[in-house]
Amino acid sequence: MSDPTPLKLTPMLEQYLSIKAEHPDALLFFRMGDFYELFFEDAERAAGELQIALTSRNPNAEHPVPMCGVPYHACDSYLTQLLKKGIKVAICDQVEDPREAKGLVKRAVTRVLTPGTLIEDAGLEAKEHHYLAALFRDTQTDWGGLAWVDVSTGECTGIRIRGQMQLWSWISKLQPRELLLPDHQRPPIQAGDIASRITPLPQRGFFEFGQAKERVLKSQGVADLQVLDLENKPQLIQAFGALLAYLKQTQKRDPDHLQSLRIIHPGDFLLLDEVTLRNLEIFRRMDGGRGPGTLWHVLDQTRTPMGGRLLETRLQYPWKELRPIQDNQAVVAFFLHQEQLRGELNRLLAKTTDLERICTRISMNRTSPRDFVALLQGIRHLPEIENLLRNLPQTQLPDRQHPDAQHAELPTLLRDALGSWDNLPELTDLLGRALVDSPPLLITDGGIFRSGYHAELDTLLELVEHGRGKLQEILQREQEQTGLSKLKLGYNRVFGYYFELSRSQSGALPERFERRQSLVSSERFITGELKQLEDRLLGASDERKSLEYRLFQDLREIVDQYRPRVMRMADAVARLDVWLALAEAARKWSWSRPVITAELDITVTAGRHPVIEACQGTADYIPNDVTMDAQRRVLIITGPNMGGKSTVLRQTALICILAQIGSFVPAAKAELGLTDRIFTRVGASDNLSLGQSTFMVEMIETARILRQSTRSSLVILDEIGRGTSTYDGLALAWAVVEELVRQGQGGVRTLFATHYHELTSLEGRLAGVRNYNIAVKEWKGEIIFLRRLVPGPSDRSYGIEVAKLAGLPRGVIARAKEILEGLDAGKPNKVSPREKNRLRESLPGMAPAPAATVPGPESEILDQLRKLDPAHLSPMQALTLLQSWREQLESG
Ligand SMILES: Nc1ncnc2c1ncn2[C@@H]1O[C@H](COP(=O)(O)OP(=O)(O)OP(=O)(O)O)[C@@H](O)[C@H]1O
Repeated sequence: MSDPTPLKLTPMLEQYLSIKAEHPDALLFFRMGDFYELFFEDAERAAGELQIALTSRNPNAEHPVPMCGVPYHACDSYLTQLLKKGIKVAICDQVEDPREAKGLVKRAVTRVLTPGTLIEDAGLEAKEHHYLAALFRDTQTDWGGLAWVDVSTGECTGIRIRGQMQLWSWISKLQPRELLLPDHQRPPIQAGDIASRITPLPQRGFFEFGQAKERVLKSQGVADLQVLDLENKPQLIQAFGALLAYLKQTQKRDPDHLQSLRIIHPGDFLLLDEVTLRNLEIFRRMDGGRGPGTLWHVLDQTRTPMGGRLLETRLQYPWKELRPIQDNQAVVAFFLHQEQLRGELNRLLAKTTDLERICTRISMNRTSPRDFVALLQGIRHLPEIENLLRNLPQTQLPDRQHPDAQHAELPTLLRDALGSWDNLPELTDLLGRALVDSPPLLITDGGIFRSGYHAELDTLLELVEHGRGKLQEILQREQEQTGLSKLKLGYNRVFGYYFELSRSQSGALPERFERRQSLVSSERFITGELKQLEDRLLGASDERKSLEYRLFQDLREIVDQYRPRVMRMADAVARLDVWLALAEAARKWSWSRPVITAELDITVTAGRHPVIEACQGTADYIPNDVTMDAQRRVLIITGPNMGGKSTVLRQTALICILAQIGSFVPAAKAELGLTDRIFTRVGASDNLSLGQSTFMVEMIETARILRQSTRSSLVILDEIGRGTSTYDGLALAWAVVEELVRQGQGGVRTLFATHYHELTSLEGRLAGVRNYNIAVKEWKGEIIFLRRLVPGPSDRSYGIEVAKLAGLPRGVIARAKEILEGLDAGKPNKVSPREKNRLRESLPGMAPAPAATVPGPESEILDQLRKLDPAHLSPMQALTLLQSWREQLESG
């Protein structure tokens, strides 16, 4: 068979293929006229992903080239769709004016869009950070550097951590949209679904120390690593250096909008690792969803995107020192008592736009005139906000009798914020003068600037916008001079402007009317004057467009110079928004101001779970007291299933977190010793996809807790040891409690919910261990949950009663009761009382069929009898079997 004729490429397709070869991992959007076109495999993939028509460039050819396209002015929504799916896109533009091109228009990739470098609002969640991260790990020393940047705001942060597990746990907490990794390093199994967001990059050109260091110093505008706290952190330099190189490669420009690199040390904050954030459902529910059911949903009363993102950061990194917590509490308390002021400020904040992201787009030259209008809208209210804060009428201040009387004057942080308040009057004035109220999206079509902003533009605008009037003037004059009132003015694309008159009258026109076209009943003419005006009008329109384009670029550069000032005000607005939001949450949910101490004790009076309370309603929520002190360091909490054990555990942890972001807390009163880390081991969370069994995950997490907790940590253990056999589980749980009591000079503060009632015997044996239970009442065979945490152990787990509530078939419930009674009554008699007890306690958590859980010869014999087929037994076999059963019964 002969080879098929090879595909003949046009010069344009050759150009396409050579550009595509440089971007094999991205879809190439190739600009042709008013469209971005895609070809070959890219076209097939894009058509499928975007659900657009797949056509071909040359349908009748032997080798049709698959093709699809999107209009360039509407490409943003398509790009966002692709990026959200994790697909990269290279934008290839025409880089010379097609009208001036000799032959094929020059084209080049002007930027590469990747999931981690998005800055357009359509692809971003307003109140979420959106990270591009880079990791470099030195396998010999086991030290790793992790750097991450939110390209949309310019925020960049880095951390140096030892240990593969710790590094990846941090990455899970960050949830970057894209992670840069040296191509010779493989992600470990715990990378989970982040593995699909990895962009491998060669060490050379990205991660090499020398170049990386140069890039870092240049981008941060310093000469020395010491200034950046980066000396002795080579891996972090390599990670950050790779990030900078990648940004330059994809954005085709230096990332000069980045802020100063902030290096964080894990010990500087109340550490909440990814497991704890997940278990406590801070940002996402256990099912992975956002929104209702999360602490974030209850807490977030912010009005601006910047405020929302700052609140997110606060929850990710609560403080660990008294000072910032107390200073922030003071402002929240101040606003809590200023109902009217809060309302007015919130009204203004709601009108404030996303100053950070707008500034980034302006700086990266990926902006539209509408961003400038939005910027103006964002800064326009600054003076009003300042006025409200500065001119508080004395009557609005809380009275001196009030517990928060110290707020009779502005709290320190608020005073500081006002001290550096900047209303940006010059920028407001400039933008106000420059832009029309609703400019177009594109910068190429004009219509952006107000008249009065630029003299030359005014002249052109006059011509363009008042040209119709001038035409009308000429027409009127000609009608008067010729006496032909039927003379009309028209326009078409071929002849431009013309006069028109019926054939019968056209003979009366003077000579200066030059005939251009004869129609059936009329004739069309032009005059020198009309032609001249037409030239000026059409020229003015083009000139106006290119002048506006130039003016826009100039304006962009001027506005960019204000960026540092705007960013400072974005930060001030964000902080104000968070204070107001926390005050709003405190008022809305009736929270109180906790007392934070440097001690270890925790005393919560009438504490509530903020999320469950919000879902169920305050009236239906039963508050509980929790005290942890030297005598009560480890609380063993037993009680019925569904009683509320997990709820008490979680609410205590949430109260500590809220307190350490400076918020009020859901309790009547709370005195809380600072916490350095909250560990949670909650329920059975399968990580099978990561190659770990339920029990393995449980033990890995428990091991981490035992190794890393300190006396200032708070440990939440919700039923550990349930993933294995009862006795192994109990033994492990017992040993874990012993270890927690031993650690941290007097024990680590621990709340341990369990169904292993044996653990309650630790009270009195181990110092600091105390029993609590969730009270329950039995009434006519039904169970009533009291939801009260009371001292002492509980008597049993009420698993069967709860199963009944859950709708387990009546037969199964009856059988379970029978088995339980059998166990209680000592039947079958092979089970020792000790084992019976254990078995009984473990029943709620065990799944095997009842018959299998009841040991003894009867059940075995019955089993054999059921399986037996008498038709296949000889009389002798039957007799032997009977004999053996009898012996079994006698010996059993
Ligand atoms: N204090 C409370 N006030 C009102 N409702 C509560 C309270 N505590 C718990 N609940 C309700 O009871 C449900 C079950 O609580 P929780 O999960 O804490 O029980 P549990 O004792 O941990 O159960 P299990 O042992 O089966 O895990 C909660 O989802 C909530 O709806």
